[in-house]
Amino acid sequence: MNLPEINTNLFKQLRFILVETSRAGNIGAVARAMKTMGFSDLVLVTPRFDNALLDPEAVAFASGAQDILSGARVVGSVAEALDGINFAAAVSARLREFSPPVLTPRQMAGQLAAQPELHAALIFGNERFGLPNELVEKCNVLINIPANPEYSSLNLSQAAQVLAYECRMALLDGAPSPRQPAGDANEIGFHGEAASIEQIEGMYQHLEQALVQVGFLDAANPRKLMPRLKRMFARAQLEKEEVNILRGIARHMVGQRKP
Ligand SMILES: C[S@@+](CC[C@H](N)C(=O)[O-])C[C@H]1O[C@@H](n2cnc3c(N)ncnc32)[C@H](O)[C@@H]1O
Repeated sequence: MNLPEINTNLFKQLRFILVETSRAGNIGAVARAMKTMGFSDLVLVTPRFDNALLDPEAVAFASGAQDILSGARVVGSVAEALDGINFAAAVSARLREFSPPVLTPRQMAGQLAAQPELHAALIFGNERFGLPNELVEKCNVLINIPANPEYSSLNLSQAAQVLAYECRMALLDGAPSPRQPAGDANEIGFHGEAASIEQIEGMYQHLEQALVQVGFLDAANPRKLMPRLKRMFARAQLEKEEVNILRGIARHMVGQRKP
C-alpha cells in the first residue's frame, strides 16, 4: 500500500486548547488522540487539579503519548493560550443564539487544509459546563459534531479524536477544493492576513468605548449590542487591515486622530 507523503509542518498549524478540564484522564486521552493523528501542540488553561502533566491518571491515559503530555503548556488564561493564533474555533456540543458561523469538523478541517497560512486553535470546554458564551462569541467559528440529537455530548477526548482525525484526513488530502466564492456561509476565506484574536479583541474594546462615548451604547443597559456586533463581525472573518479600519472609525467617532 502506498502511504501518502506527509508534510509534518502542516500539522503544526493546529493547537488543541483544553479549558478548565476536571478529569486528568481526559487530558491524557486527548494527548493520545492528538499523537495518533500527528498533532503535538497542547495547551491547558487552568486545569481544575494540581500537577496536570504529572497526574498518574493523565499519564496512564496518555499511554504512548507521554511526550505530548509532558510537552504541553499550562497557562492561566485563554488569552495566553491563543498567543500566535489567528483562527480560533470553539468546539461545543451546544449551539447558541449569539454564535460565530457553525462548521462541522470536516468543514473546519477543509478550511485548515485550504489555508496553510492559518494558525488555528481548537478550544474544548470543561466536561460539565462546556465553554462560556463570552469565549464562544470571541471565536472565528463554532465547531459542532452533528451527533445524535437525543444524546449529542461526547466525552471530551472523543470529541478531540473526531476533530484530530478529520484534520489529519484533510491535511493528508490537501485542500479539498478551491476556495468558494464569498457568500457561502460555511466557507471561510481570507484574502489578506487574518486578524489575530488579540487584534479583534482590542478592536471590540475600542469600538465599545467609542459607542458608549457617542451615546449609542448605554453602558448601564447594553442589551445585546456587543454580542450582536461580534456575531456579525465573526461572519465577516476579519483581516488585519479591516480591523485597523474599524479602529480608525472608532477613533474618529470620538474625535481622536492618530498622532
Ligand atoms: C462533555 S462535553 C461538555 C458538555 C457540556 N454540558 C456542554 O454543554 O458543552 C466536553 C467538551 O467536549 C466537546 N464536545 C462534546 N460533544 C461535542 C459535540 N457534539 N460537538 C462538539 N464538541 C463536543 C466540547 O468541547 C465540550 O466542551
